[in-house]
Amino acid sequence: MRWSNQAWTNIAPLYDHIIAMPFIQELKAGTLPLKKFQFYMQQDARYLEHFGRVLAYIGSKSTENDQAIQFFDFGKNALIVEKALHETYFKQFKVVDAHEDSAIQPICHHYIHFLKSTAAFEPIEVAVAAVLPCFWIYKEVGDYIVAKAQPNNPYQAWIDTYSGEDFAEGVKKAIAFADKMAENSTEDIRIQMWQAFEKASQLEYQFWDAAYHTIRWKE
Ligand SMILES: Cc1ncc(CO)c(N)n1
Repeated sequence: MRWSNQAWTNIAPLYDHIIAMPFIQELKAGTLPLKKFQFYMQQDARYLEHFGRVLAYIGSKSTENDQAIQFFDFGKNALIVEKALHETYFKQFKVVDAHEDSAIQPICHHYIHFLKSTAAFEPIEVAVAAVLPCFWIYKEVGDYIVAKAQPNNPYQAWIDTYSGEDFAEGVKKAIAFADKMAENSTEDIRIQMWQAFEKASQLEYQFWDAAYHTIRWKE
């Protein structure tokens, strides 16, 4: 079995919980309260600027040039999506961009720093596994929502970002890199990769949950 098949099997129950969570169900129905989506947008913009740098860092640590180019590209795309959030969605959804409002809140903070410390201190295979749920879960959730979305969903344009062909292509490539690295690695590293993949998947869940409950630092 490929490393990625086992990785997805490990998180399948968690993925079912993600699909069932109110944030995803209400996003799909178009009934998600604007305030929750605004909080999510603010946090996701901050997430993406760090995520993009983590991807570029993985690129710089890649020994194969093809892999380096691909991860630089992933990093660049994350920052392009971040720019689109500001130029389009922040305006469309009236997201406040003042510094005190867009401060990085606890779950986003933890996710960013989990990725950064994994990239800095763990083997590169483990770092690649840690960033993989960011691609894969978004693709699956995007496809799920698009298949079931209600007409005139106010969030449709944003949903389309993650269900398109371009994003799907990137996800396939990211999975293929993880599989190739796992294959050329040891069982010990493969286990660490599964653990990192599972932790990042839990953080994807928590990220949406935090947006739904607008979880902020205590005053
Ligand atoms: C938290 C999070 N994970 C993954 C993605 C997709 O890259 C995103 N935009 N935000």
